[in-house]
Amino acid sequence: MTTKIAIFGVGLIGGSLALCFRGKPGIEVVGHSPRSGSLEVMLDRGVVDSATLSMEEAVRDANFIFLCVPVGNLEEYLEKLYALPLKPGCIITDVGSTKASIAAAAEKLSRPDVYFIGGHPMAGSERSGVEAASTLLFENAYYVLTPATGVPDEAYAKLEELLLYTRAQVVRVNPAQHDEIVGAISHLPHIIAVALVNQVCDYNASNGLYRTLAAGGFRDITRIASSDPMIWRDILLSNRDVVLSLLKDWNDEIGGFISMLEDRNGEGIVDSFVKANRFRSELPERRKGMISSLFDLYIDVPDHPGIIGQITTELGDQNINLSNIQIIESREDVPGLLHLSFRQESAMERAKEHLQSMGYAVYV
Ligand SMILES: NC(=O)c1ccc[n+]([C@@H]2O[C@H](COP(=O)([O-])OP(=O)(O)OC[C@H]3O[C@@H](n4cnc5c(N)ncnc54)[C@H](O)[C@@H]3O)[C@@H](O)[C@H]2O)c1
Ligand SMILES: O=C(O)C(=O)C[C@]1(C(=O)O)C=C[C@@H](O)C=C1
Repeated sequence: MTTKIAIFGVGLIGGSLALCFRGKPGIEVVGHSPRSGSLEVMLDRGVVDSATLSMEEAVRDANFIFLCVPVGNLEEYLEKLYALPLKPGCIITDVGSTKASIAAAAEKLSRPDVYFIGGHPMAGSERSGVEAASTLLFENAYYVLTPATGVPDEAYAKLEELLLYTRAQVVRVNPAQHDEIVGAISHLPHIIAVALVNQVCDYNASNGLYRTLAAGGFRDITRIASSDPMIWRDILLSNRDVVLSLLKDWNDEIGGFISMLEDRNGEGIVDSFVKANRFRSELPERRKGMISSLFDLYIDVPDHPGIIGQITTELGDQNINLSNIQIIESREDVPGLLHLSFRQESAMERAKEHLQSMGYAVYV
């Protein structure tokens, strides 16, 4: 018997889910888009078995429906779906970064023959579109499902079983609590990153040295400022009340630093860093979507042809598996920085020792 999965919005998240499910025993993945150009892209990229412009065709006999469109379009899609003939027992889920509004919409629409279970994989990227989709995106990440009244445990069990293909760990969190927590650990950080980049961008307008000198610290804290503007407009507007309250607390937090500097309160500054350091070191071990997906090394390398080949061959000879490689040319007229990523910490440690023994300057 075939398990049919329909995916609406085959972008970063929808495409990554499709890649996790496609080709698994008895599974058929259908992608939907209102634009014919997008159908070609998802088929060319090989993330779906078939693709269609028709919602009706996508959901016909579907066992699972994943809504992976921007948060601002979720409710409209849910309404359209509920008006279509659906397979009895069909499970509809979404991946939206906020959960309270879609949970409320689903409760209002409720239909006895189908089940809505809100979902949110706590993994992602500043990149978007199906081109950025990856089977590994959700590995070891948490995947939130929101409890809803009237949805039987068997429906949760079926969805959880399917989600095993993502290798994520499912947790159940109430929608309102989800939005408060994710507001603090995801939405607020995105705003802070964007505000910081824009502050520096304005300084840079009168002195280009700001951009030239921007180094590791600035890059580390601002990666997420490159996230998709429309996706984030929808998320922030959907979680507006929570985010407004968090921004007020953020003002207090920054106010604390202003006071400590005005008062030359060195002890207070040290205490703040010690507190932050302690909490950060207690975060879940390098989980995807939480802190870092990979174990990274940075190496100063001379800018000459063949250097990447030389290093990858060296690591290959040592049986060290590399997961990703990238040259960062952030500085003009000086050697580049080679960025190596590993899936295992032990591989990173072995690579570090070996490259150091060859005389390279290696940074973790
Ligand atoms: N980016 C992340 O890190 C992340 C992580 C977890 C959850 N999410 C959530 O996943 C959802 C998708 O985000 P994404 O990052 O995959 O974005 P994306 O831009 O990569 O994908 C969105 C997809 O929806 C399609 N789309 C856009 N507007 C549409 C519309 N009006 N009608 C139909 N299709 C439309 C796009 O063509 C694209 O295929 C959002 O709800 C987002 O909140 C994002
Ligand atoms: O890693 C990133 O780039 C992300 O922004 C992922 C991230 C997050 O803030 O942690 C972004 C939005 C999601 O809803 C979940 C995860």
